Amino acid sequence: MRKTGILPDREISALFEAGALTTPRPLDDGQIQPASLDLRLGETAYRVRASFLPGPEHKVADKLARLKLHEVDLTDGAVLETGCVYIVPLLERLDLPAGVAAAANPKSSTGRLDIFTRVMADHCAEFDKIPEAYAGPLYLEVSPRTFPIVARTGSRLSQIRFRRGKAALDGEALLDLHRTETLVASEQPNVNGGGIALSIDLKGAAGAGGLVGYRAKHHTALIDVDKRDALNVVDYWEPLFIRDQPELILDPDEFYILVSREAVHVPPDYAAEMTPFDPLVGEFRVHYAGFFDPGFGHSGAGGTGSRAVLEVRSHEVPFILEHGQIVGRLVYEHMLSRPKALYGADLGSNYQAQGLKLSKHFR
Ligand SMILES: Nc1ccn([C@H]2C[C@H](O)[C@@H](COP(=O)(O)OP(=O)(O)OP(=O)(O)O)O2)c(=O)n1
Repeated sequence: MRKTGILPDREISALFEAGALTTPRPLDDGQIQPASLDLRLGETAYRVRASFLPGPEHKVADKLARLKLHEVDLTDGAVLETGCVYIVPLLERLDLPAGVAAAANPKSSTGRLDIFTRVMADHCAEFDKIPEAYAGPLYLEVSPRTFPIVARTGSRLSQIRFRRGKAALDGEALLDLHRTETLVASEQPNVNGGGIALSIDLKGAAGAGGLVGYRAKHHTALIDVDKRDALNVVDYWEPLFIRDQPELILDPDEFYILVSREAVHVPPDYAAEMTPFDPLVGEFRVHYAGFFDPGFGHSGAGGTGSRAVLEVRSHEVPFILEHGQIVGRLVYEHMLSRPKALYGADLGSNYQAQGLKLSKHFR
């Protein structure tokens, strides 16, 4: 076993058994993923006036007591409205061993619904980063941006990864791995700053009738975050078709689901994370960075040809996005050891071998 890396499923179970991860009720089926743990909402959502960070001097609960406007009981499910900020204590609590830190991220399904989420810990000065040996509660900031949602105690909107030491591959190691494993199917891989570029597909897949993406509708009905295959696409999304030019004008502050031109591959001994591309190239960006599981796009796990789904927004000004334009980068990290299960069929995963794909809530 390596000395540094991302903790795989069996090490996450070991954290639970050792009391480094505690919950008031047993973990749910499938909550432990190959390289992450899904975090569950607790019993109350606190509507707050504005987002905040506790900072080194404070616990989240202290600031919450001052800033909360209203309490929403989540035990039987409740509506969380667009444009509002809620803070929800999570069921999972940490008492991490020395040398183990953690990072959180919205689940892919959460990002695809444009639900903004970030994890907070006591005394933290940054969102989504949990320092080494942290002992204390976790909270989720939730702000639905486009669709009003129904969520409840136990809903899983975000996930956490545990890391021992430095796990990321540098530029050289990344290129070496790409040469042997083809991480991103592109004739000219663009590796820069330890990340490998992902670009937009605006030509559409063969047989897709020119469909290249979706733009979210406004003033829609609710979305229950726990119901799969429940909704009609056209009630929530406007399909986008390309005719002559493979380009798309992004309207400021509209939310788009697009797909990467490149197929993506995460070999079993690695995990990846998408980071937004440098905003200096324009005021548009992938809005929700995401975790990519070990085995995603891996042929041995039924994933050949899997694309990355890209949630894109333009800010300030309309922006013309062209086919092949870079929008994000994948950073790869070592797993501490190979996970017991890989992303794919065994886990009932939703997005293996996907092309342009909305969240699992749509039929
Ligand atoms: N912007 C992103 C982020 C992730 N993914 C892919 C890679 C991940 O391995 C996969 C699943 O991601 P999550 O575990 O975050 O998603 P869910 O938990 O919502 O889905 P599943 O139930 O399939 O695990 O989606 C993607 O295509 N585009």
